[in-house]
Amino acid sequence: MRKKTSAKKRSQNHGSSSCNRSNRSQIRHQKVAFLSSRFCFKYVVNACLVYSDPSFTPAKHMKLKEEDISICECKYDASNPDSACGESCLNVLTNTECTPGHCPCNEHCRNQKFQKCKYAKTKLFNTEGRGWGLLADENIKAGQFIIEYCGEVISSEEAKQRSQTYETQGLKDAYIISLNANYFIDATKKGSLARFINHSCQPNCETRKWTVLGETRVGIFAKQDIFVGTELAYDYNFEWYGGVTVRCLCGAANCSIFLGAKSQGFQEYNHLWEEGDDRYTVENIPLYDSAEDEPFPSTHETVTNYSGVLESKKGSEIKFEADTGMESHYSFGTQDVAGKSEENETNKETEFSLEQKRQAFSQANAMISRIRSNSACRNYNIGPGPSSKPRKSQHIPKQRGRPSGRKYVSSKPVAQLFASKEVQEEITKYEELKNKATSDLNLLYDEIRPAIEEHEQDSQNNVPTSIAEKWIEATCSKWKAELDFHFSIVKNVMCPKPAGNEAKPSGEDGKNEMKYLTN
Ligand SMILES: C[S@@+](CC[C@H](N)C(=O)[O-])C[C@H]1O[C@@H](n2cnc3c(N)ncnc32)[C@H](O)[C@@H]1O
Repeated sequence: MRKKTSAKKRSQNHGSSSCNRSNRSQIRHQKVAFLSSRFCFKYVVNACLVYSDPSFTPAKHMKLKEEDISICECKYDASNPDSACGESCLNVLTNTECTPGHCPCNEHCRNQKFQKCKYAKTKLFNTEGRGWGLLADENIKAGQFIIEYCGEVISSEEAKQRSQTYETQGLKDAYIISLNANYFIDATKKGSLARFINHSCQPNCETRKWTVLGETRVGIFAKQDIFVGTELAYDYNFEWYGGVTVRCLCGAANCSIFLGAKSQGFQEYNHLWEEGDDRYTVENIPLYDSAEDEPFPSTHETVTNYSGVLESKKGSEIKFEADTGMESHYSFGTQDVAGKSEENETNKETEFSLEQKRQAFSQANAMISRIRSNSACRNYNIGPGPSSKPRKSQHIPKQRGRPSGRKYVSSKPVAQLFASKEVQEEITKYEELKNKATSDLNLLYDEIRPAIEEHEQDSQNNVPTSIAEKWIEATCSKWKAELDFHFSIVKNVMCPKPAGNEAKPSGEDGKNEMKYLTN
């Protein structure tokens, strides 16, 4: 493959491509479908970038420089049409579309599907409980490009703001997907039919990123052969950042029960439940059901149930300190996490009217959810972890000031709970090592950030291997240090050392004097 300059920066902005005449009928078909949907769109676009809101400054289209154009080595053979940019085309192999005027196969090139809107035939239909869905209106082959996920390309800041606005407006469906570390595609107001594809925990489609005229674009591709009439679905990899929990109605045997249940935010907030653990039953979690209009808990009972979920966390024998950085406006739902008494909660209840509670719930839980494209995070998950400092470039917060639900272990008080000085020192030493590994990782992130950002199209997929290796090494070191730290605590709980004279058990009856970890 010839490429005039390979290491050049690529813009993340989306190119607005227009479909050729043969595709126009399909676009018209989409237009009809959109107008008949519950969100009445004025027009349909076939490129990811849409200009509509005057207050919105969209990313600008980039003009691909000559030296950045990737040129494949395919040769068109009239007796074998598959010879023109098929599976073995070097551009296809690197998820890059050929550039018109530069492909050796000229008009025979088959690797311009995004640009030419070579979509599969699809049809909107009304699902039961999941709103609109999209189905295959023809047989689709495994690996086939189905449709581009189009919408407004917005910054992560804008995405965060919009998510909150949509939540406040009572919009129930999420249409913002991540394009790369810095940009998102919002198909809430404008988009292609791809916006109607629902989530499944056992999907027949997947998202893939392609470079089209130097810009990253997201397409929906078939994971398997799909028969006409079958609903299309992909795994949203939904990131849950708080807010209303949406029950997944995909019906798959391996269903995760909630949208975003696999995401860190969800797991931290709701705590991971294990097999046989019935603390987090569906009845105890405030649910948004697509079929209902009211996305927030509307009755006192529901709110009380919500607290009940948290209450059920009481009573564990060993408790570590919970992070209590919470704000008062949502304290009614989080008092147990903060360790406040039930008496307090009752007093609070008299202070808040039900309506105020509803509002507080809404504010505190502003749904900042986004759908990650599957392929986006397949390779190196480079970025600060939950304990790292926030990245400047990615501003989607988890939950505003909400205690994350994660229990933080602070080694000082824990170490002091052990009677043995030797154990105290051991635990303190491991915590220092853990802190150092965490800080090394943060420093490394700052160091490699420019390199990541140079690969603007996707910080996770396209960083050089050397950087990824550094990152993996530092992450492993941090994990090991964390493990050592926690192990030092667990080990000394399980096999306590006696206090005072380290060699001999102390106390009259020979029992060790280790203090048990309580509150
Ligand atoms: C990208 S939209 C999909 C189209 C949507 N059904 C509509 O009517 O516009 C995503 C939203 O659809 C709903 N949804 C998608 N998959 C779902 C599922 N498996 N179970 C429940 N709701 C689902 C959720 O409300 C989600 O936020």
